[in-house]
Amino acid sequence: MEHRVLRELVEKQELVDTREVESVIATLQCSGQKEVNLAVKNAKIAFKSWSKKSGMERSRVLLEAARMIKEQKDAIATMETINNGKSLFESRLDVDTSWQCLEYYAGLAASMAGEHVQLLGGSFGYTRREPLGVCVGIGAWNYPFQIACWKSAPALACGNAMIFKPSPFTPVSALLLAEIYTKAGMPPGLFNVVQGGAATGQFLCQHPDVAKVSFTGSVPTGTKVMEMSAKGIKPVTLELGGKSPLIIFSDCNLENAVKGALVANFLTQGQVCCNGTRVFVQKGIIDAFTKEVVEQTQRIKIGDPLLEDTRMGPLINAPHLERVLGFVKSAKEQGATVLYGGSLYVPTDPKLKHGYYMTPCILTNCRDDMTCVREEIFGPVMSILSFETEAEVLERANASPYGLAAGVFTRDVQRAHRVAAELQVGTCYINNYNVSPVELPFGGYKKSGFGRENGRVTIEYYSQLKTVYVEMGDVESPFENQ
Ligand SMILES: NC(=O)C1=CN([C@@H]2O[C@H](COP(=O)(O)OP(=O)(O)OC[C@H]3O[C@@H](n4cnc5c(N)ncnc54)[C@H](O)[C@@H]3O)[C@@H](O)[C@H]2O)C=CC1
Ligand SMILES: C[N+](C)(C)CCCC(=O)O
Repeated sequence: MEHRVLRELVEKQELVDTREVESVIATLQCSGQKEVNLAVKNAKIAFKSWSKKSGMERSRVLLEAARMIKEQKDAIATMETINNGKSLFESRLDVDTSWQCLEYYAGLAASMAGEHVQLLGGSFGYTRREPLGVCVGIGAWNYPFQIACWKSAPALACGNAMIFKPSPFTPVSALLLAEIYTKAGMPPGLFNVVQGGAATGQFLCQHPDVAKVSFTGSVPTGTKVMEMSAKGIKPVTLELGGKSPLIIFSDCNLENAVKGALVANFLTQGQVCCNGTRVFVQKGIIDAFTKEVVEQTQRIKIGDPLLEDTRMGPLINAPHLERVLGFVKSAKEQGATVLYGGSLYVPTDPKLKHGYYMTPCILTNCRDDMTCVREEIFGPVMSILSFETEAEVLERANASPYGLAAGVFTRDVQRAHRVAAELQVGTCYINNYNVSPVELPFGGYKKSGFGRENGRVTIEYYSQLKTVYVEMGDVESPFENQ
């Protein structure tokens, strides 16, 4: 069972089943203008029949797809780990939030409805919530399967078609989703995967028959996607980067705060957009907190991500590893103390010795003006900062161009909600971090983007509202009997 999907892909997609470090796992062709045009053409045809189905009918297909994902959980998770490098343990969690997303939007598909408004003289109006048409999803490499599901499930539930482009660093797992959708009963071409990098992404954003673009990635690329979409007056959803604050007050449950700080920094080797990398700790507990954080970080098992007990695999590629290590170097140069980690890691297993591993890093003596505190590192690097008062920490936490997420650990209920209200972010976690139930909207403030994924509200980002006026009397014309 475990490698059935992998084997199928080996046959169909020239995927090479090998676990050797630095070996090629797949050779896929980039889609050019011709392939993008073809995908859009087929998506338009599929859209015609899919958009005419009732919400209940669409719901059944999504539920079947969710069931198949659940059934193939281990195979998909294995593939995701080979695709991305994150531990199998985490890939399984990602597969769970993926099928849950399909189930959630299957549940909402039949509830898409407008309203009826009574008007003067018996006339009335009503609104219809209609799909947009062919939507494009462009994904980042850190949560490849999950991103494909988080974008496609609401889009398809609303009656749209979707063309999805995964990151060229992680091209494989979105193909599994396409296969599952087709087997579950979606018309061919309704969910189409095109492969490639910037050029393919541009063809998609610029295509006149594309109605909407939902993008997950960096701020500079998000800016380009928005510019291209603006030329075609296309709505966009932008899920961009972050430099999120995690605020730990001295009245917190310290054990939970320490666990929360690790979850906020080290999932997927720290390559998570909403990570709470600026860890503000109130002066009274900073020594106890730091000691415990270092102890727990030292215990994180780094190595072969396909092993059951591994919790940290390699980073995505060599240039990115170098970039992350560069941030640690500049932090030291700017006066921060590397309390633990932050260096290249060579696993004992000889087959992994060229892997892109590093030890998770704890930086202390950080100042707000340091590069490691201002810029998104997108790696396992936690910066610990000390604070004294609530007002002070709120000002410092909000002094960032980003606004994706934040966390607050405290036992004071009023303070927790006061702080949550003041933070300029799209998601605020109280006494936890990086939990992402699909029922809750997720997205950014400020330069972290706009639009939301997950939650009921996302239906609005994948549909448009039509108003229908119905006259029950006669037309009163100002041009009559002049
Ligand atoms: N807010 C969120 O939900 C998330 C945000 N991110 C952010 O993404 C970044 C890391 O991901 P990367 O894949 O390196 O980002 P990236 O911006 O380099 O690439 C993202 C996607 O855009 C495509 N692309 C590149 N140039 C394009 C262009 N000119 N037109 C259209 N598409 C283009 C890429 O091929 C890829 O599929 C980080 O900054 C991170 O914070 C990552 C995951 C989640
Ligand atoms: C699942 N979660 C909350 C850890 C991360 C989701 C956003 C991302 O793709 O980085």
